Amino acid sequence: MRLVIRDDPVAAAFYTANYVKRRILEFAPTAEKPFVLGLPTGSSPINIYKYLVEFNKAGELSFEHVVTFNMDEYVGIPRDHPESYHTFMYNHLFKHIDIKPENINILNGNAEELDKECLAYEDKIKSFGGIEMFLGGIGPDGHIAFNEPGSSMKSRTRVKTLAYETVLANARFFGGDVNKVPKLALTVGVGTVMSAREVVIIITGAHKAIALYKCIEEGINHMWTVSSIQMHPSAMIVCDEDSTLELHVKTVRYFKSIEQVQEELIGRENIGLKGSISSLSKMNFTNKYV
Ligand SMILES: N[C@@H]1[C@@H](O)[C@H](O)[C@@H](COP(=O)(O)O)O[C@@H]1O
Repeated sequence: MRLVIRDDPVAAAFYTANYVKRRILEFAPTAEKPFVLGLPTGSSPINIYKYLVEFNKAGELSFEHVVTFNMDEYVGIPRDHPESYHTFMYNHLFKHIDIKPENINILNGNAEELDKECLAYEDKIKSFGGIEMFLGGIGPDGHIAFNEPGSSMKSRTRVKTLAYETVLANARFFGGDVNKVPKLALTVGVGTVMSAREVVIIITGAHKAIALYKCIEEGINHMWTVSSIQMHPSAMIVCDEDSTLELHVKTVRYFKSIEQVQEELIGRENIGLKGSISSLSKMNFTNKYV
């Protein structure tokens, strides 16, 4: 597993977006062989999506042959509810890029038979030959998608009851009223995420420092479902300095030194450190992240 540490959440998002772009370009997707990308919601990926939109608009990255599968969706709120994950994805990504509507997959939280909906989702993922890259975020309790503490590490797409902490955390999106937050969701399982050929997780902010520590310095534990990443053969966590607050200094130095060695060996461009100058200038960055 790689741990990439950047100064702040924006720099972490910039790195991640460039990494996703590079992987799609290298894959050279076609209609017959699309790039299958798993996607998250939440505040963490918003800047990643902003950069992906920029790359698309600048003609540097096309989504024409990208098929997406979103991680999760609330049960029982209308699809066009301002806080549904459908709405989130359209507003932050899909409506700005050249993705084909038929290539977008999001669980239907209003399906008549929720269990069937979940099974069909897994089948559809399989029909595309699995997910090439699953991009994810985590909750402060280390949950991935809506796989709350105690979820099976082998879980697949299913209906989940949300933990009270998650309901509380998400109340900010529902006018601060916990009663308005849905208590059920459909979510891909930990096993679904970990079956992807590559997993990339973004973790930022001091409020996620314990989760990051539990994830990489302690053992695999179903109470911190993101820790399952330790068993993945091709995984990367991109984080910011604040989220490393609970890590040993030794751990932070270790992962930074790995990146330094890699940089010396194969060059900055090849490890995704160099991004497009147009994105930098537009978003008002200094060149310290280039
Ligand atoms: N189901 C989503 C997760 O997929 C997301 O990772 C988490 C954290 O969101 P944020 O990035 O806003 O902290 O929120 C929800 O629980």
